Amino acid sequence: MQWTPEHAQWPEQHFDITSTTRSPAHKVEAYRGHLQRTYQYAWANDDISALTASNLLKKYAEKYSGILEGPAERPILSNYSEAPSGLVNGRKNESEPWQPSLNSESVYPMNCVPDVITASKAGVSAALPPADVSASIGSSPGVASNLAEPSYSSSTCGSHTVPSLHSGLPSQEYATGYNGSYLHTSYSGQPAPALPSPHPSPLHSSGLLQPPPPPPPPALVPGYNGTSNLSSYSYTSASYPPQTAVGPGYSPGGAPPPSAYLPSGIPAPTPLPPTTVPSYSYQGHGLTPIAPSALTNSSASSLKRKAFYMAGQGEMDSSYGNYSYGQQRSTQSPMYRMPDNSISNANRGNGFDRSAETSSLAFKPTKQLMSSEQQRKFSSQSSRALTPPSYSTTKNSLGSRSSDSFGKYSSPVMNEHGDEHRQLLPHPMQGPGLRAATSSNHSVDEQLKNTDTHLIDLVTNEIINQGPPVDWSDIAGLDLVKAVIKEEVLWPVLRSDAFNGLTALPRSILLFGPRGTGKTLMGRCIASQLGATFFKITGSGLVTKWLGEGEKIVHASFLVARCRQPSVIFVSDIDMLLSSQVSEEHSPVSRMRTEFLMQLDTVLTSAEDQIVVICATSKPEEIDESLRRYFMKRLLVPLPDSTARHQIIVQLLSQHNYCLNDKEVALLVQRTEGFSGLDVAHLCQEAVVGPLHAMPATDLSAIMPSQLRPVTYQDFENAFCKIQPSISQKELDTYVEWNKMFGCSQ
Ligand SMILES: Nc1ncnc2c1ncn2[C@@H]1O[C@H](COP(=O)(O)OP(=O)(O)OP(=O)(O)O)[C@@H](O)[C@H]1O
Repeated sequence: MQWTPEHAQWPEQHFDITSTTRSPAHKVEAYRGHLQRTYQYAWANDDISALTASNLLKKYAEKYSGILEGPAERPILSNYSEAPSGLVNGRKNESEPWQPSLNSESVYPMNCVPDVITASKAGVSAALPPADVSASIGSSPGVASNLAEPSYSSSTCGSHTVPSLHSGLPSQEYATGYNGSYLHTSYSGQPAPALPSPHPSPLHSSGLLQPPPPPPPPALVPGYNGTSNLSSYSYTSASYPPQTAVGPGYSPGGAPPPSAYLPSGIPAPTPLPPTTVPSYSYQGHGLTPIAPSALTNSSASSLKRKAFYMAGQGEMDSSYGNYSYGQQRSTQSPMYRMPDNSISNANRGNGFDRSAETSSLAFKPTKQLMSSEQQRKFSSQSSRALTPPSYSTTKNSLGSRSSDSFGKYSSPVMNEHGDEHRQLLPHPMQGPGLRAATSSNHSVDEQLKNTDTHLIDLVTNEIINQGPPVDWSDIAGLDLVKAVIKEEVLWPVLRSDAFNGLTALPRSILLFGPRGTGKTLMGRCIASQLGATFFKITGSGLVTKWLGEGEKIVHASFLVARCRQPSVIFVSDIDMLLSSQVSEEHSPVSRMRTEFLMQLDTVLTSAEDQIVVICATSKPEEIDESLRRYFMKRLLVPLPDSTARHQIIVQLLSQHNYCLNDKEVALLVQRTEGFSGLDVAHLCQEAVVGPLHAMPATDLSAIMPSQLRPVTYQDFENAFCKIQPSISQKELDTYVEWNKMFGCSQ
């Protein structure tokens, strides 16, 4: 339909021109002048006169009485797209009850409807993606087609108001010649005399009405400048309930609704903010409908953040956020578990809850049991010649890699007899706790193939630590630590069936204590008991020897560990990585730390991985306090007590020819008070070479061991002159204090 000068009369006839009120939008003089010049009705109030409304109602009531009086249903807006009947719904008065559904039989036969629907579909399809049929809500392609102006194609009109508000399609009209910085996308940048109200009545939508009263000029919303951002906001309408309550003529800036089809005097419905912002992909279940507001980039992202936290992620420990992992955190993260109320009492660390004395209580029976058991074992073995575990690293056969060497990384879980290391183990991991390799093995293999072979070689040769298995009896003393580890680390892994329901199986342990007290020995023993591959990473090595590629080495180590499950990854001097003094964000150490924590988090949250991470430190106080909670068990490995020192001395001397009576041995035990296990070992080492001092240097290479005199107490006396305890009382006090605050054993 062409716009003719007669149309200029139309507003005067139909609008309540006696009104003196003007919408705020009309206060923009320039724009008003433009409208006045163009359409001559911009001064009119938004309301139509009561007479006009009454006439309109009467007219269409008569004409479409079949709809108004029949058992017509009000279509649910979300069903708008389901059937053409939805488009031909009659508009009823607010006070009239809506019928539950539209019955096609009762509809007054309207021959024009198919045409209108066809036109509607054409209009919609031209402007909207076919899939997003719901976006047709509120659009009025039919009207548009009827009111086609030279400057407005029907499709443009049909897509004009709605897509920007409902479907998220950018308002293409704004692309040219429109400065939409202050207008909501639901408004055209052009005067809209021929445009439908943003929410025309269904009759409008169906095209059954004559050209509707022109809506007011675009509401100018001072200060509103989020137009473009809104259109780029990627909401998914499916995440929200269909918009059913957008007030007619909703104006985001608060402009009065153009109650185009309400008689004057009937208050226009209060405009409600739209319940949807189109194409936002966030899962907004239960979220309050978001009214379109000025969305700058920052506000858009803050909205996303808000949704993120509302979805529960916000409960995440704030310190966690310091590490941008770039991966989704699950609720299994230690960040959630370590606040300890989700952990069984037995697992509870008193680092967070002083009531954890119960945890130590829980171990007492076992402790006593284990103590006597270990004592018996150790005593029975002390009579035989015991070689201290050899810690020399055996080069792995995978040291030289060929193109097919990846195959050798097949999980021991799958290939128990193919791994030499496992054949040496006294208790190869078996039973229900040992799950079959899963599909994740394939992805690990894939990752392995994509990893630098040099790194794999390095891990194989320098990180994987193979040696003779270590038994519990090889470790003197430390009964409480052993008991805790057995009960809370080994048993859950070996017999996971018995621990079902315990979500927080401790697979990350921090062993802290003086140097040389057997922390590494403990790690090796755990690996032996699990029949696991033992990886030993030294924190000091990472930050010195491998500083440049430490991050990659950490990554590769965990990767290989996943491939060679079950695995025990032992990281000594962990304080070097987790120190609170590592502040530079992009320093190599910081990157290593991030990588390590990321890998650790993955291990802790994986239900499939058979990996235990054991970290050790002699400076626990240097670990960043926000990272302590990564360790589900923080166990003090103390200096050996007298019993343990006795065991160590006897065990070491048993490999040599010595002549010491019980009294002298007891004296040695007494004099080594304050010695670490390593100090004791050094003392014994120094003493056993005493007989060599009496030999002429020329004979040293030729003399047979049996020709040497036995080691005497005097040799120890001489050794005491050289070997002193390496730990000061002050340091010991520090461990005790730290253990009281954060340790899991007393
Ligand atoms: N409890 C112990 N039983 C038997 N030997 C021990 C014990 N503690 C220490 N040793 C001896 O000390 C040596 C060093 O032990 P280990 O490397 O496990 O100590 P560590 O606590 O890991 O030291 P660091 O903190 O320096 O890494 C062992 O090889 C062993 O000979």
